[in-house]
Amino acid sequence: QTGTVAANPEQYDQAYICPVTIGSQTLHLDFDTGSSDLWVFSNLMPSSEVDGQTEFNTNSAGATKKDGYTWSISYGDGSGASGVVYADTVNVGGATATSQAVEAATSVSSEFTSDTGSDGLLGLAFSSINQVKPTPQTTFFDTVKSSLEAELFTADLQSNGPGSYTFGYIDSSKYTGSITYTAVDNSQGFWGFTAGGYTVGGGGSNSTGTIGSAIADTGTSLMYLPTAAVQSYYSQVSGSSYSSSQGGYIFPCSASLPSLTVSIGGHGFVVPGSNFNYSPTGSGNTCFGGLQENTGIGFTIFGDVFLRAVYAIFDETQGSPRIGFAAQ
Ligand SMILES: O=C([C@@H]1CCCNC1)N1CCCCC1
Repeated sequence: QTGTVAANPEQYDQAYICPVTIGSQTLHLDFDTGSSDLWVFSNLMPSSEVDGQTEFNTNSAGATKKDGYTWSISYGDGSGASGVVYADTVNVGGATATSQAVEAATSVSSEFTSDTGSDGLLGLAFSSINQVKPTPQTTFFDTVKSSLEAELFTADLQSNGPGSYTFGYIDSSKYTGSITYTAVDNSQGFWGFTAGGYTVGGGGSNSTGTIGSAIADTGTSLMYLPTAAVQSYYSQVSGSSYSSSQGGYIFPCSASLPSLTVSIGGHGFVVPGSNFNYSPTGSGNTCFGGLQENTGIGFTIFGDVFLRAVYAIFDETQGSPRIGFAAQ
C-alpha cells in the first residue's frame, strides 16, 4: 500500500498539519520527524485545556483501551502532554495501520491549547524514543512500513501553501536533478546525519567551517546551526543583531537576505535567502530570523526552513536507515 497526504502550513509556516483518519474521526495532526509518539486531544481532557481542537472519542466502538499503558512527553521547546493509550485504525492518505497505538491526552501544556490548528502530533522519528510505559509503542511508519510498496516516507514542505507527505513511494514530480543519500545515525532516536561545509551567499563568500552532526526535524520551524555558521550568516545581513528580548537574531524586514548553501553527501543544497525571513517581530519593523544558534538545544536541527528548500526521503529500504535530499 501507499499513502499521500497534504501538509498544510500554519501561520508563518510554524508547523505542518495533515488530516489523519482515526477510526471514524478525522483529526489534523502535526507530523514530526523529531519525535515518536502519535498523540491526540481527547474527550478525557479538561475543557479548560481545549480551544476548538477536535477530540479523539475514546468511547468509539473501534477504540480499544490498552489498560495500564500511560505516556508523558516533554519537547525541547518546553511544551508537553500526557495521557493514556488506545489502539485504533489509523489511515494517512490511504496508508492504513489496522491497530496503531493512539495516545489519548488527558492533559496538554498551554502551547498546545493555544495551537488551535493542531489536534495532536504524529511522530515519525524512531520508535526507540516512544514515550509509552510500560512498553514503548511503534510509530505509525514503523507499524505500516512492512506493508508499504517501499519502506520509506517523503516530505515536500512548501511556504504558505500545501505540500505533501508520501508513504511507500517517491514522487518524482516533486524534485529536480538527482537524490543525494547519506547515512542516518539513529542511535539517539532521530533522523541524524552529517552536514559538511556551508557558504553564505552565492558570491563565493566561502566559510571555512563545517556543520557536523544534525537532525532532520519537520516539527521544528526554524534551522538551528552552530554559532560560527550563524554569526557568519548574519554578518552578511545589514542591520541584523541578536535580540535577547526576542530570543534570537532579528533584522530590518527590508533587509536583503543571502542564501545559504550546505553540503550534504557531497552535494550543495541552496536555501534561498527568503527562507530566512521567518516572521515579523511585532516591533520596530524588524523580522525574526529563520536561522538561529543551536546553543542550549544540544542538537543542530534542520527544521522546516531548510526542508522547504528540498524534497526529503526518509528511507529504510536498505536495512540501515538513510536520508535523501533533492533540490526542488
Ligand atoms: O523536542 C524536540 C522537538 C520539538 C519540536 C518538535 N520536534 C521535536 N527536540 C528537537 C530534536 C531533539 C530533541 C528536542
